Amino acid sequence: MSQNYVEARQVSKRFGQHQVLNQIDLTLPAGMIYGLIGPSGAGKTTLIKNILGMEAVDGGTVQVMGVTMPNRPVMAKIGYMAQSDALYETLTGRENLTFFGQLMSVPKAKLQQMIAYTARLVNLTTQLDQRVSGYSGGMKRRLSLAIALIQDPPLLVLDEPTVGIDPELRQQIWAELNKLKATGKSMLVTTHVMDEAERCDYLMLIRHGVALAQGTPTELKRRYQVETIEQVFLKAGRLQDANNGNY
Ligand SMILES: Nc1ncnc2c1ncn2[C@@H]1O[C@H](COP(=O)(O)OP(=O)(O)OP(=O)(O)O)[C@@H](O)[C@H]1O
Repeated sequence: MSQNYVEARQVSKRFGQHQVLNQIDLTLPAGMIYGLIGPSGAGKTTLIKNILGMEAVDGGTVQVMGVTMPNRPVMAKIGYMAQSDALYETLTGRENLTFFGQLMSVPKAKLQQMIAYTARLVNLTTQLDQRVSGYSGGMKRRLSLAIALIQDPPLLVLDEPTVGIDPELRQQIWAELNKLKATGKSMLVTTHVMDEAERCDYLMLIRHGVALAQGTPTELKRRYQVETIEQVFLKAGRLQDANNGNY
């Protein structure tokens, strides 16, 4: 597919007097892990919601797979993992996966296969028949990730996917995200964790609703002449403050 999965142009959003996003450009081609990094309140979730069509933009345009959002058929091609888990607590993990799989019209035979695959991926196979109300926070996060993957979507939008997940499983999940990428899928991932930022193919550093810098992790470190993405962020943030007169 030559078409980009996501093309956001000059996206702006305000809530009342608060300008939450300011002329953001984002292009996500096939086969890429795109990281959105920035502090709490920077506007990452709002940008994701604008891309998914869950919130209307005030300025600019968003297209997903060449279609202006919101669009139901395109929504079905996106695996979305929100920041807060939306799970049925009284159902088991398997019942949740079955429910969301059916909602996404996954064929019956494939659904069993996808439940087994996604549960294995997030290391929940042995707890799959327990009620979600008894799951820990990390287990709920992992089940949400499995649900995002249940319809085998070409595009995944993952808002803080590894919060509450221990380092070993986090490594496994990143390894799997890379495998999914190798099959041509793309991922838009938000994170606060700087070592996760280093694992992305391309990054947008976002602060006060402005894209501070965009590029591959290597390009960004070279451009700012620093060793880590965290240092890129600090340096770019200081430049933003200086330009805004906030010394
Ligand atoms: N529906 C809303 N109404 C009013 N203000 C909102 C709304 N949604 C978000 N905001 C504000 O917009 C700003 C950006 O929020 P957003 O959730 O996009 O940030 P974020 O970068 O995702 O932060 P975090 O990492 O904590 O999730 C915040 O100041 C938030 O309070």
